Amino acid sequence: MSTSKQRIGIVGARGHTGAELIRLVAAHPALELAFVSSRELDGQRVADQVEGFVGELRYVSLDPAAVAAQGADVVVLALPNGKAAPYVEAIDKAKPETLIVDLSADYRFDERWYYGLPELTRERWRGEKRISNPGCYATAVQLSIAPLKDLLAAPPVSFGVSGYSGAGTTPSDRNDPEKLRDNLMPYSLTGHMHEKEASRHLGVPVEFMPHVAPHFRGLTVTTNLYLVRPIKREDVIARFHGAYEGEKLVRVLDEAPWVSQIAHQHHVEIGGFAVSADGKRVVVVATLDNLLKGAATQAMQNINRALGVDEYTAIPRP
Ligand SMILES: NC(=O)C1=CN([C@@H]2O[C@H](COP(=O)(O)OP(=O)(O)OC[C@H]3O[C@@H](n4cnc5c(N)ncnc54)[C@H](OP(=O)(O)O)[C@@H]3O)[C@@H](O)[C@H]2O)C=CC1
Ligand SMILES: CC(=O)N[C@@H](CCC(=O)OP(=O)(O)O)C(=O)O
Repeated sequence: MSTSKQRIGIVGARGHTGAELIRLVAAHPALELAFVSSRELDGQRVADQVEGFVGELRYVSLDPAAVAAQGADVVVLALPNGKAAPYVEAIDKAKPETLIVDLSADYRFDERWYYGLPELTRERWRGEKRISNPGCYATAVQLSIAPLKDLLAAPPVSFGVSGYSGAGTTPSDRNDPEKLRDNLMPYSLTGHMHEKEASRHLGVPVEFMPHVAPHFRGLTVTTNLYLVRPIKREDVIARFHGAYEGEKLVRVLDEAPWVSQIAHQHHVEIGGFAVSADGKRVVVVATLDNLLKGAATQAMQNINRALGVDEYTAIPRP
């Protein structure tokens, strides 16, 4: 990497994940913000919208051709699902060597894109400049199952509860604080995108049941795993420690983690490890901040690796 800063643009910068990325980039020694795009906030100062941001940068409203014309070195797409393609096509034409990181689900099943869940897929990166960032629940589900994958007797079942920032800013029941008050809202109980995503990238079928809760950020996933042979609790814990040894953004705990402890944290916590009396059923609990390890922090890990700088540059450690 050259010593000059790389210019990065964020499309969908008004959103929850876009705002987190702005904060991470602002603290990054090798990146400078080239543009932040939002239709609704066009012309407004970023410092007035993103707490902690200092400077005169303003949002601009850029269509795909205008994004490509900026000639940024890195473009992050933080758009709702189904909106990325015109931006990718325009950049492919104008400056194909641009690093594109897409936060949506649009390329998670596309073989031409690297699926960037570093703790599980780091070795599979072959220099691709097209990186698909995993889903928030899918990250927690995969990290909870991977160390026991070879022992599964049946598809693991994951029960997920997310804060409502997971549902983005487009108004819906799932981000309506009134409808969520004193409530737990089940949705997409079979066939959720992250069920397909986790199954595809783990290489084993996974069943997933998501819910939204009244808190804003942070998710918890409780996974039930039936095993082909009995296992002792200490051996389960040893497998998780072995799998994530040296991982700076994974904390393996004895106790089941609480979602209230993970908001604004950049890592994932995995613990609980309850084992049934016959040793053939294990329950694992994982928590992460859906906007950070579930989105912006993971994107930053992927960007750092692609730029050739330390993977954890600008990411606060637990
Ligand atoms: N929230 C989360 O926990 C996670 C989200 N993701 C994924 O990241 C992406 C962004 O999520 P999130 O930040 O929550 O989303 P938000 O709904 O909060 O933000 C969406 C952004 O996209 C812009 N936008 C909306 N529609 C369009 C459009 N048709 N064309 C151009 N821009 C548009 C909006 O700005 P404006 O309207 O001003 O242009 C806004 O900046 C999504 O794909 C989501 O699935 C992934 C992991 C976790
Ligand atoms: C609470 C809530 O609605 N959460 C979102 C997941 C957020 C996420 O990771 O989204 P993508 O896979 O779309 O990128 C959902 O279930 O669709």
